[in-house]
Amino acid sequence: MPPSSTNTTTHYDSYPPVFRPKIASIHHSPPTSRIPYSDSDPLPVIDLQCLNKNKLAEACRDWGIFRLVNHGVPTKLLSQLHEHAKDLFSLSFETKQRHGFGSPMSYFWGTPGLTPSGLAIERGPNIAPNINWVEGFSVPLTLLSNLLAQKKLSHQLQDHGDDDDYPMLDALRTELDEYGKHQSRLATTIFKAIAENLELGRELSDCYLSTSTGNLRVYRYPRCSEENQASGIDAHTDSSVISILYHDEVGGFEVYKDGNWLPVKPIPNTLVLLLGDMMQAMSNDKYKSVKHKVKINKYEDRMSAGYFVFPKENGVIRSSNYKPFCYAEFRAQVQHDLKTVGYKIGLDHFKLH
Ligand SMILES: O=C(O)CCC(=O)C(=O)O
Ligand SMILES: [Fe+2]
Repeated sequence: MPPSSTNTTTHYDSYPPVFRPKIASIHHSPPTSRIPYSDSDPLPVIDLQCLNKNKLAEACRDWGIFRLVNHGVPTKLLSQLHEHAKDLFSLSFETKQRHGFGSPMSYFWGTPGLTPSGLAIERGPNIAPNINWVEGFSVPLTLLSNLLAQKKLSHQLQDHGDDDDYPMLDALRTELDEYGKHQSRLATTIFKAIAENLELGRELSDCYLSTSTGNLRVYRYPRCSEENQASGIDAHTDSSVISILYHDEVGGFEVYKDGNWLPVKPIPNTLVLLLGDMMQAMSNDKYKSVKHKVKINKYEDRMSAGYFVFPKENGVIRSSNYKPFCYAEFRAQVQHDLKTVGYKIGLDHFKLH
């Protein structure tokens, strides 16, 4: 539903100023504003209740992306998370920026390129600014769990600590923690099956996926009247081992497959799993780190959540196509590239031939 005219101003107050439309260009949603997707779902489907390892190997080799069904994340948790995140995004931009949602959650906008502490990576003086039409918050899951444990303890000790300015934050934090635990379970289960398919062995598997690195990002892509002149998130591959995405019903996510951009239709109660650069390296290019992007919508804000999990910081990844490297080096290189050339070069830096 489009916001009413009084709400419109309030709603747009929640956007970073660059994203606020001029009143003349505000578009109200016509009945058929949704992207027309074909009925059939092109993505391979992996059923977590009866995990077929051959099908999984095929999906990893041919696609690097698949849809997860029967994943066991409660529908109610997904809808609560969605609603509370939406409430948080609807606070004024100034509030979001000032408050930052309180440690360990950090607010960002205009770029998905962040430092480990959740700040936007600054570009060098010769790099043209490239604003992505997105805002979000980033949540390191281990820090969040520790914070909730501490809060519980101080509550038991009758020390209520600092009261949060926003009561909805408490509910959201608990949901994010629960959602994060489900994501960690899903990534561990899928990774175990992949590691068996790749015959990685116990020691390498332990080093190649470290759930303590798990990070959540919740995104809002504000509607934009010039939908073809801005990008939600530009084409990229993820640096992770595994990424797991939750998509709302608006649509706009696309994946690069056999020379074409393929729109991925949002299907309720399913999740989308992507393989990242670290998986490509540890599988010695057998599996793909898949390129993807997000388009924005003229009439509706889009929301999504991504879970990203990495290898142990200093665990060495060895394969015959790449020189040995650890994730900490890879991340530093990506940050350096964003600053100096303006985009991520990624695995090519580490490729041997
Ligand atoms: O919002 C989405 O669906 C995708 C986000 C994404 O690609 C990313 O965070 O790396
Ligand atoms: Fe991504």
